[in-house]
Amino acid sequence: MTLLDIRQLKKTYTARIGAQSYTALNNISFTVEPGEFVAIMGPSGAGKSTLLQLIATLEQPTSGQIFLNGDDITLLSEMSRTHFRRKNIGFIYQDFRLLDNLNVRENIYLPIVLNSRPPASMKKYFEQITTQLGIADVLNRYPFELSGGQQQRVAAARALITQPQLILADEPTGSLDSHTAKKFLQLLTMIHEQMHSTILLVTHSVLAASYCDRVLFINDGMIYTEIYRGNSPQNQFFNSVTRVISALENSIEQTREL
Ligand SMILES: Nc1ncnc2c1ncn2[C@@H]1O[C@H](COP(=O)(O)OP(=O)(O)OP(=O)(O)O)[C@@H](O)[C@H]1O
Repeated sequence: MTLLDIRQLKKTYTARIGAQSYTALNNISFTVEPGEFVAIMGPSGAGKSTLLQLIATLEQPTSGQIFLNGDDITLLSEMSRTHFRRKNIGFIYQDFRLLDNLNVRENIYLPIVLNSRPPASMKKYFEQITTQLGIADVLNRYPFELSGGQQQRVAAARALITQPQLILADEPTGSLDSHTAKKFLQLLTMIHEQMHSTILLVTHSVLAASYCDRVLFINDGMIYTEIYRGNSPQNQFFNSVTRVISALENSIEQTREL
């Protein structure tokens, strides 16, 4: 069964008095199968983060539907949305968003506590993911005592601890240096392969996109095109992604010249 089914999704931000309203997403439709690792790319302002926010139910669409496992999540009430998010979505942000007054262990267990479940119920899984993510030896430290790469791995563990149906990552390597970014992408790939997680990754990085099974390109709130990796090696897929980005940039240039 298809995990995520996005149908004719539109988001218009309503303007404050005197300003114009802005359509960030314009009738987007696509599906994601369970276990897929999908990158979402496109120029700044294309609507990528808006798309993740809508899927996470952090924003409500102007029109259209989002089905997760066959249920239309745009129909959820505000209270049900919070519950839905905690149960089904793991979100990884560019700026980590760890809580400074909680240590690493407490940060990772936080979604479990918010779900009113005893942390002990996830002890085994906690040990597995913190070991796999290489943060088992920093569990008693506070976020400010960690490097950027370590903080991002803690954020990944926090997103994974509830075993969500869907992991949404918005520019997770954006604040990491290239070496740490590469290591983090290898970790995401491992999570994807070993835990069969479904991941949607918004990124400006061709390297990050080249780790994925598919890249969905968005421009002006619409789908420009999508490409599948298939069996091609990563460097070949990297070149394919680069070619689509050049074509997209050219078409934007031509539109500007008209
Ligand atoms: N809360 C908001 N109110 C009004 N306009 C918004 C709001 N959030 C986003 N927008 C506008 O919607 C458009 C899409 O924004 P979005 O953040 O989704 O783009 P993006 O593709 O993620 O960009 P970037 O790559 O720069 O992060 C932009 O023009 C942005 O200014």
